[in-house]
Amino acid sequence: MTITIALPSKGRMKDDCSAIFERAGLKIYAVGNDRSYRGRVEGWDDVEIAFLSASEISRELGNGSIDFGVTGEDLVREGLAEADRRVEFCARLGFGHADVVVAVPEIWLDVDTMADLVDVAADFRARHGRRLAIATKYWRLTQQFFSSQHGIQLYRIVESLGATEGAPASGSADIIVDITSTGSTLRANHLKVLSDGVILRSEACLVRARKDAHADTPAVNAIVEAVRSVL
Ligand SMILES: Nc1ncnc2c1ncn2[C@@H]1O[C@H](COP(=O)(O)OP(=O)(O)OP(=O)(O)O)[C@@H](O)[C@H]1O
Ligand SMILES: O=P(O)(O)OC[C@H]1O[C@H](OP(=O)(O)OP(=O)(O)O)[C@H](O)[C@@H]1O
Repeated sequence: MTITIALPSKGRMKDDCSAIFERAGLKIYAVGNDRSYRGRVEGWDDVEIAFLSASEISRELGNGSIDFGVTGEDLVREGLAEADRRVEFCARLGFGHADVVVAVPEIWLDVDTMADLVDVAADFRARHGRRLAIATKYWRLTQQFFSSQHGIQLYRIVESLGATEGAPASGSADIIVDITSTGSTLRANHLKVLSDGVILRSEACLVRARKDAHADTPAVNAIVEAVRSVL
């Protein structure tokens, strides 16, 4: 079978990703011209490369139209229900680090932990006449963390399409769930991460879509071993 590997075509993960593949002996060249979204790997005739955005890669892993993808764990776990059943995280690549966190306004002096937030959420309707509003683009991870792990049911998710950290100040939400890497965006918006509010420590991963045919395809294992050998 032909194995398709999707790699980031742009953005913060692109360059680190090509460097790792090159070190692993998987030298990629574009098919057609430099702006082409297809590539091949020198010496690996049964492998083709698709260049997609990090979020598209998580979607294509879910629908099985690619065999491998390099993308952030956060995007895979947010994009796919039951991610571990549908994909395998084969290697953590050591770049693209970002934590998905719960952050609240710094002026909430009495709120430092998820247990404190459980109390806030329980009282919120009585005090404010509405449910606690959480701005996020990570609604699946938020629901799992709040409802399943912490038993918080009384909240409302406000879907954010960007600038999530601004939501508490603008009044569109009370708290946020978003990614942070250096922490400077949270600080600039006077938000603090709860001490046990890290939902996921994400980084770029080599991810395999689970397919029965992979068991009979030696190149699948060879790709994983080649990448692991340079980490
Ligand atoms: N400071 C950061 N800001 C945003 N994403 C980061 C950061 N650091 C690491 N990442 C990771 O990078 C990935 C997102 O990369 P990028 O923004 O390039 O992709 P994308 O969402 O496909 O791009 P676009 O939003 O332009 O379509 C996520 O897995 C995220 O966790
Ligand atoms: O902790 P920090 O280092 O401040 O990084 C975190 C911020 O970076 C990202 O936004 P970015 O402006 O990169 O744009 P994006 O949301 O389009 O990825 C992310 O959404 C956070 O807002």
